[in-house]
Amino acid sequence: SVAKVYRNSCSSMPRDYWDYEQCTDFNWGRISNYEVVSKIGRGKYSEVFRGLTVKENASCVIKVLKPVKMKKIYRELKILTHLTGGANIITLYDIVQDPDSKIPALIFENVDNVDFRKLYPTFTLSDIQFYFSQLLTALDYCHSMGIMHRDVKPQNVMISPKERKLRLIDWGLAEFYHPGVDYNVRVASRYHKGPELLVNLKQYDYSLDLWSVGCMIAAIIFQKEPFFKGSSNADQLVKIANVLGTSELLQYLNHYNLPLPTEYDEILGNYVRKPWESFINDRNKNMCCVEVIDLIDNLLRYDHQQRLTAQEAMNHPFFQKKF
Ligand SMILES: CNC(=O)CSc1nc2c(Br)c(Br)c(Br)c(Br)c2n1C
Repeated sequence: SVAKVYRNSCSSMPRDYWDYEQCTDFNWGRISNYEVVSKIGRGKYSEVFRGLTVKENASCVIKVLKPVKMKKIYRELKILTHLTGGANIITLYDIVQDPDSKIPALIFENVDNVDFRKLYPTFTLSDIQFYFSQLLTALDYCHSMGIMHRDVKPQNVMISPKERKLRLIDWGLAEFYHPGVDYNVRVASRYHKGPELLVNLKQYDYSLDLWSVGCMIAAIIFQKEPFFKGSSNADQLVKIANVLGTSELLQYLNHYNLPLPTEYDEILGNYVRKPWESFINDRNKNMCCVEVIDLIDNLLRYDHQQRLTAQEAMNHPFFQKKF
C-alpha cells in the first residue's frame, strides 16, 4: 500500500533531508539563555515547562527530553527544523543542551492554550470550521514535506482561543514517509490509533493522521470524548468495529490480504455497522449538520486509502458552509 498523495516528497529531496541518522550536526544554543518558570506537564518522553528567554524576557516553552535513543532525538530535531515556521506548526526557537547531563531541551514559542476538555464543549460549528481548517492546514503542510505526525490527538493541538491561534505540537513520534517501507505500528495514542495500526498493516502513510482528525471531530460533534474508547489496543479495534461493523472490518482485512490477528478471535463480536445518525441525541443535535456528518463519514474509514486527504478535507462542503 502506498500513499495517494505526496508519495515522493522525501525521495525528491537530497538525502540529508530525511536521513536523520547521518546528520547529527545541529548548532546547539546555550541553556543559560533560558529560565524555567513553572512545570506544565510531563510526557512519556519529556518534561515540559513554561519559561522565559533571558535576553528578551519573552515567554517560551521548554521541553526537556528524557534520555532516549539519540536516533529518536535526531529524528524529532530534524523534523522540527524542516517544519518550524510552517502554518499552524509550533515554532522551534532553539535547541540547547545541559552542559553536565548533556540532556537536550527544545525551546518553543509559547501558546496560552486552554485544555481541550474545557474548550471543546464551548465550540460552535463555526469554531470547529475555523480550528479544524487550521489543523488540516498544518497536516497538509507536514504531509507535503514528506512527514507523518503519527500522534494527532487533542493533547497535541494547542489552542489559544484569545488569539484564535492553533499549533500542532509534539513531533516526537513523527516520521519521514517513504513508499513501501514497513513502519512501527506501536505509534499514536490508543483512542486515536487508526485501524491499520491495530491490524498490523505496516505500510501505512499520511492517511493515519486523518483517522485521528476524524476521531477528534466525531468526539466534539457527538459530544462523546473520546469517540472510540478502547480499554486496550485489542479492545480499541472492537470499539471501532462496534461502529463501523465487523463484516466491513473483515472486508478491509481481505482487501489487504491480512489475517485477523488471533487476539481478536474471542473478543470481536459480530456488529452491524451503525449509521452516524444513530449518534445524534437531544444534547448534540444542534451540532449535527449533514455536512459535518458526511465529513466524519469520509475520514473514519477502515481503509486508509478511502479517507479524505488533508487537502480534500479542507475542500469538503462543511468548510465552505456559512453558519
Ligand atoms: C508533553 N506534553 C505535556 O506535558 C502537556 S502540557 C504542554 N506541553 C506543551 C508543549 Br510540548 C508545547 Br511546544 C507548548 Br507551546 C505547550 Br502550550 C504545551 N503544553 C501546555
